[in-house]
This record gives sequence, C-alpha cells and structure tokens, in this order.
Amino acid sequence: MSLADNIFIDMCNDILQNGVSTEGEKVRPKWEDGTFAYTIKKFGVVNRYDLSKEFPAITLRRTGFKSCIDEILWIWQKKSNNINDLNSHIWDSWADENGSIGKAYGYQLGVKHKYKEGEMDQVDRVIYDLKNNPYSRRIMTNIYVHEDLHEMNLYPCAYSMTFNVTGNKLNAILNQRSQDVLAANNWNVCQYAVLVHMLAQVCGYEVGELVHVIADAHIYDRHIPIIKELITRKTYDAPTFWMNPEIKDFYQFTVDDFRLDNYVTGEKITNIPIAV
Ligand SMILES: Nc1nc(=O)c2c([nH]1)NC[C@@H]1CN(c3ccc(C(=O)N[C@@H](CCC(=O)O)C(=O)O)cc3)CN21
Ligand SMILES: O=c1ccn([C@H]2C[C@H](O)[C@@H](COP(=O)(O)O)O2)c(=O)[nH]1
Repeated sequence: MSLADNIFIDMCNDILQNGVSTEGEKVRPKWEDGTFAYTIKKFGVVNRYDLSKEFPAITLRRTGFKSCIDEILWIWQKKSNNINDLNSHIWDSWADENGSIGKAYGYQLGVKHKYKEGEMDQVDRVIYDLKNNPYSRRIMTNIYVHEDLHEMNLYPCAYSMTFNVTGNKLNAILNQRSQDVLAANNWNVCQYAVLVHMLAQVCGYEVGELVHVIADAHIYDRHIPIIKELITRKTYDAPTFWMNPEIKDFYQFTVDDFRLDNYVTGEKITNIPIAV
C-alpha cells in the first residue's frame, strides 16, 4: 500500500463518518441534468506527503498522470488561460466561445509585478527567490485576486503555494479553498508534487514535504457510492517517479520528461459525473 492510499482512505472515511451534508442548503454547482450537486463536507483537512519517501499517486485507481502534468504546465509554465493550449478536455465546461477561462489560473501567474529587483511574474519571482534568497519566508504565490474575480469563469480552487527551504530540502504548502475529493484530490496532489520536484531540480534542492491544506473537502452526492467502493479496493506499492535529470531550466520541461514506472492500480472508473 502506498502512503498516499492511506491518506486518501483515511480522509474519505473521515468525511463519510464525520462530515456534514449540504443537502437543502443554497449551493452553487449543478449536475448536467440541472439538479443541485450537494456534498458531504469536512472543513480544514490537512494532508502531509513526504516526497522524499515516495511519489504520492494513489493506487486504488489510476490518476491521469500525463494529463495532470499537462494541466500544471499549462498553468505554471505556459501561464495560459485558454483551453486550446491544453491537451485534455477537463476545462471545457468553464471556457467561453474563444476557449478562455477568464482571468484565472495561468493568467494570474503570467501577470508581471513590480519588485525592488525589477519586473517579474509570480513564477519567476519564486524561482528568483529559491535561487537567491532561499531562507526567505516570503516565497509564495497567490492567484485568488479579488479585483479580477468577476472575470473568472470559476474561482481558483488551488490558489496559493508557499515554498520553504529547510536544509537542502524544498518543502511546500498547497492551499486549496475547495476540493472535489473523487475527481481531483489525487490529481491536484500529483500535479503539485510534480511542481515541487521541478522547482527543486532547477533550483538545486532535494524534495521535502508537500502539505495540502484544504478548507472545504467534499464528496458530491453522486460520488458517494463510487467512493465507498473505491476505498475498499486492494492497494499496491507506490510507483517510481522519474523526471529527466538533464532539465535545469523550468521552462524546458515537457510532459515527456516525466514518467511513473511500475504504476499498478485498481481498475478505471469511467464517466465520473462532474458538477458544473
Ligand atoms: N466539480 C468540479 N470538480 C473538479 O474537480 C473541477 C471542477 N469542478 N472544475 C474545474 C476543474 C476541472 N477539473 C477536472 C475535471 C474533470 C476531471 C475528470 O474527468 N477526471 C477523470 C479523468 C481525466 C483524465 O485522466 O484525463 C477521472 O477519472 O478522474 C478531473 C478534473 C478539476 N476541476
Ligand atoms: O483544481 C481543482 C479545481 C476545482 N476543483 C473543484 C472543487 C469544487 O468541487 C469545484 C469548484 O466549485 P466552487 O463552488 O467554486 O468551490 O471544483 C478541485 O477540486 N480542484
């Protein structure tokens, strides 16, 4: 069993047993047929992944490793907010007729800001500090920008990263305000784990911990039977993560520079309904 499976199973059991239902409350998302998408939710879930021990992909079912990397590169490296730059279709429901998701995610990371050292966007600011001020306690990004929220089709969920160098290790906190546990929990964990690996390699560190702080961790009503079945499955050993060691420039990584070897998992769950 992988450590990530343990964390996932414990979190799901905690939500199912101790969570609170939103049924009958005023909620925003809907299912495709127009009915409200209620959840069972738990406030303030914190999960810690030691990336130096294993890559945190669950084995209960296969996490779409290549598509989650494609999305993190879309946001952090291409700094794009257009689904035409993305190879998967996961954002289609939130894009306008031109393919834009508005001033969200990649758009915000590409905005240049004025600092004493010159103009930089948030990603380049992080890389600059990791290389030049590793003991700074101010190395963080934030894409939850209130003045632009009215131009976002979906407000950012995973909205902030805080990086912290301790010894020769790069640690990070991912702050997430809202988490669809079935569709995107392990997806988000794997993509931000990959981001920490990338930044550690190009800035000269070993990987440390990824701490995932989730304000509202929820299981949608139509996902409850799927989750109940999922967490009773057999688990396998964690896969081996490979990243091309030759890449030393953050902007040179492509999806082909990453691989999960020996990723043995339970069977695929097809057609997971997504609340929009
Ligand atoms: N309700 C909801 N849940 C989300 O997870 C979510 C949103 N909305 N809105 C924006 C993005 C889009 N995200 C998504 C959307 C779909 C999948 C999905 O269908 N996942 C499939 C496999 C996809 C693949 O491997 O390419 C899965 O089996 O989990 C995942 C994340 C995450 N976000
Ligand atoms: O990276 C992501 C993006 C989105 N989600 C989920 C979390 C919620 O279920 C919805 C967003 O709805 P809000 O009403 O805006 O909270 O999308 C995710 O888990 N991960």
